[in-house]
Amino acid sequence: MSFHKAISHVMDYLPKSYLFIFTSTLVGYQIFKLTYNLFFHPLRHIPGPKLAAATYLEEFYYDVVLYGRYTNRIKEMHEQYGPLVRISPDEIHCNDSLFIDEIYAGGNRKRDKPIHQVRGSGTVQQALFSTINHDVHRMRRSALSRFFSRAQVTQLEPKIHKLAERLCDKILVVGKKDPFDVTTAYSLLSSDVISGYCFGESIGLVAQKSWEPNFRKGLYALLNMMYYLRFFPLLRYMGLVMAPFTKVLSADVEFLIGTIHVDIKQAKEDKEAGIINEKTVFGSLIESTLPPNEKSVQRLSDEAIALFIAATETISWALSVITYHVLTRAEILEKLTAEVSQVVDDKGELPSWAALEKLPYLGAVIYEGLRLSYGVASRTSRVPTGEDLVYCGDWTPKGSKTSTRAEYVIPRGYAIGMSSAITHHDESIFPDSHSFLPERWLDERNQHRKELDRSLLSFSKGSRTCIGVNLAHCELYTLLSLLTLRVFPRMKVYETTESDVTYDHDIFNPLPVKTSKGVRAIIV
Ligand code: HEM
Repeated sequence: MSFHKAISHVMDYLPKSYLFIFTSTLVGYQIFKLTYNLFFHPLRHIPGPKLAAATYLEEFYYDVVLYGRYTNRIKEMHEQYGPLVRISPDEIHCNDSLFIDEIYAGGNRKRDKPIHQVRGSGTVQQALFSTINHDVHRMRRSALSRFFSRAQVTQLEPKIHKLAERLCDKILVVGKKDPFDVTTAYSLLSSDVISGYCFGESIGLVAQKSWEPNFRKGLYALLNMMYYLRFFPLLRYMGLVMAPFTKVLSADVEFLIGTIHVDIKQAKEDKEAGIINEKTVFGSLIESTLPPNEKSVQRLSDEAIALFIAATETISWALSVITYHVLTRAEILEKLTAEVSQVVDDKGELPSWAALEKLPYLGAVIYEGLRLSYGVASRTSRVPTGEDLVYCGDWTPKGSKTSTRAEYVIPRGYAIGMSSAITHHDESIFPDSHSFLPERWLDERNQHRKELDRSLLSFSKGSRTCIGVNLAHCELYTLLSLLTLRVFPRMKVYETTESDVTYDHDIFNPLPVKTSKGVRAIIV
């Protein structure tokens, strides 16, 4: 054989053998991983479907292919396998509310967030909400939390009240011309409140003539990427691949992110020019003792975008669910009106938020709205890093009459979580759970039933519980009272049915059926 022939023979042969070696290594590795996950993994004793224990394929199929439907599948798994199920190789899901305080613990009990979950937050990776490590989370949270204390929110109350009055005026005028989307209308208030507090001046969405522009499309454009980013985290860095996708979304996302970047840069420039905005969240964070890398424009922008996402759609969706039920059930509106009317003064002015919170029926309507709007509907998991958890509980398999004991040790370092869209339909705690029944929150003395609070996951629990719960309550109590007195008597739902407010699937936030056109109403 000539030298030339020998070389071309080797060249012909080499690539095939490389391909063979590469493919067989890959297949071998996958077989090794599957075997490990099923037979040697520290979570192998937790029940669940074998496919979910061995691979992420089941989660991928339900969340990416069917889009946001893994929560529904997890619910079925619990019926078959019990209160704890292994929903992916490294994650457990729980549907026993007696275990909430163990999973969502507070104090010194360390809880990381799982990386698989945090990858979904793509564009806001450095925000408090997306912080994986417990200690870094504590540092970021302590810098932010004082702004959202009850005392701070009480100082903000007059502004919230004024904006809520203006929004009612606007709904009464603009809503008379054409049917409108109530969630969009309510989101103008929550966007103005959070932007005003973060940067000193609200964006002025309530004051503009119509419902547009607003942040909702931008917000959903970001949320829509969540599952893709979870499974393909590199998409975050692949500008070219993402370009056609982001181009379609760019105007809406640009409005949200662009506005925030400008405001953060302004806050930093103000500091350099010696202007101190200590009364605003970001002015004050820039002045704080946080280390310099925590105050970069990128980190603070991530925080601001996350705050906008957290503080707008959650409140507007809760109020939309409430609005639908109040407008379609005359007896609820009647009771609510009677109770709120009693506390207005001679000039028709509302009392303070603190006084409104004492009204039992108003509170019951709000809590029922929070229950059926879920807050974050998808599971939000925690990773206990410093301790193993011990679970012990009873459950009754579907179709059986006898209960079974379930006992498991959950080794430290693995994710375990719950989903409000499942817990809020535990019939042993919330009977007839799919119905909107404010009375379930009241006892025989017409007082709030505190024991139900422990099963309400709308704001989550423990060290990573919602930081904005006071702000959310203040907005909900104030706006709902004003709507009841001023707007609801003239408002009718428009081509909206219960399916438009009923959970169907989720992208972090709960969503109704895909054909829904939203909760719409008109002023008559
Ligand atoms: C009805 C209104 C609201 C609901 C139902 C709600 C719900 C939640 C839930 C369930 C979480 C926990 C998420 C997780 O476990 O991963 C959370 C976290 C958070 N929420 Fe809210 N939220 C509301 C309003 C607000 C408001 C008004 C703000 C504004 C300050 C806010 C800011 C945050 C922040 C910063 C976090 C992250 C906290 C942390 O990781 O320490 N939320 N919220």
